[in-house]
Amino acid sequence: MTTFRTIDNIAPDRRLLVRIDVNAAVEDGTVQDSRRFARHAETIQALLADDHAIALLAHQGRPGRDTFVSLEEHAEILTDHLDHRVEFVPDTDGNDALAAIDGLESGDVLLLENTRMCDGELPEEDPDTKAETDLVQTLAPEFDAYVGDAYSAAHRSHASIVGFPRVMDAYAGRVMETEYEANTALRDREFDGTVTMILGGTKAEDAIPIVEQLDDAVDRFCLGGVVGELFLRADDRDVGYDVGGPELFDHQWDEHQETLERVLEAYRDRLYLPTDLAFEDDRGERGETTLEGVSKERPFLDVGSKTAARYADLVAGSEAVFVKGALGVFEDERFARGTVEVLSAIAEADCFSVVGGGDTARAFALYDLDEADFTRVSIAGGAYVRALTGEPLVGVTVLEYDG
Ligand SMILES: Nc1ncnc2c1ncn2[C@@H]1O[C@H](COP(=O)(O)OP(=O)(O)OP(=O)(O)O)[C@@H](O)[C@H]1O
Ligand SMILES: O=C(O)[C@H](O)COP(=O)(O)O
Repeated sequence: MTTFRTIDNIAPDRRLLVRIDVNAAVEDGTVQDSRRFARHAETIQALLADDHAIALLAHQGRPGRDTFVSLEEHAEILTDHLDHRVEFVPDTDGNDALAAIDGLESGDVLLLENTRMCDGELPEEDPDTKAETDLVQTLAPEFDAYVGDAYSAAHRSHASIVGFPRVMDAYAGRVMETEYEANTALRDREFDGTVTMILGGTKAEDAIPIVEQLDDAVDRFCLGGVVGELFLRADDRDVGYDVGGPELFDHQWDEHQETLERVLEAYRDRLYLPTDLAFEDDRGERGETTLEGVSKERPFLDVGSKTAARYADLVAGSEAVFVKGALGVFEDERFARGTVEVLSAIAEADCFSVVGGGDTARAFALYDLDEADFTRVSIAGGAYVRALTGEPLVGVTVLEYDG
């Protein structure tokens, strides 16, 4: 059983370095608000009530992706949620950051620049190695304690997640505490009836292994999104458009081809693949095609209507449904049908239901879905599925306290 020291154990009026996860969607260059901001604002609010001086660390996107942007807009969104100024510092661990930190006073909140702009942050290495990075060595001496609140990034062994707890007092924030408890409890649930998992989104490394890992717990997997198309490719279908796009397919295919083919072969009778797909036609409207009409020459942006209806039926007959990732680019109304139809079917069904994924959770606000119709909606994606499989989260382990 994990024991954390939480922010309730910190004496008032300290200088705190707080790692949050406000990794967000970026549309037309604009950072989109999400439930992650609201949830972390609750942690910050609680820290402000204890007169702490706060510097926030967070990441956004990955180098090479168009979502890899500055955190300037994130500071504005957090300011709105908190109704308290969050000052953006366009530097993470250089002289400008140190000068801003030096001036921090009780009640101040700073947001330092994207941690993934620092050299030592990203490669996944063990916590002791990450503790040696310039980021950790430079910032740690400036603070009394570290607060780990980035539950949704706790599966990443990155410097800002695992390095600081090695060299300074570390505490779990409110998001870390509540998400950890709720998601870990899910693992121990047992169901008499059919358990269905909807697996979509863009992150193959998060989605593919869980088919094998949840072998005993899940009866059928309904696939969609980029993940579904990768499985279709493993089934010899000519899909997965990358030309000029954000490189979601070829790179992930090269990395995971063997696993995709093995999993498809071993679980074929329990994996439901899309039987039709949607695309943008010449008039800019939603077009659909069966698998006979697919080709790598065009992007497919949603599962087709027949697939959506079939998945909705499967959901309706389930005792429990777990969702990770969206079935299509739901942010565009033309390609929201798969995701929204399945989420609506879950809302209407009398089943135990959990929806995870930082991006996927946005569909609730966009399409007026009511969280109350679901058992739980997590702001975590990769960390949530790892909690389901029982795989330890390194960013949680480093906060554990035996005392
Ligand atoms: N066919 C597709 N092509 C491109 N993008 C897609 C497709 N289908 C779904 N998506 C995108 O997948 C995103 C959600 O997937 P992601 O893998 O980020 O999952 P998540 O579980 O919501 O998030 P996270 O793991 O980041 O918390 C959505 O923003 C959606 O636009
Ligand atoms: O959005 C997420 O799932 C987390 O912030 C982790 O981001 P990553 O998948 O880019 O490491």
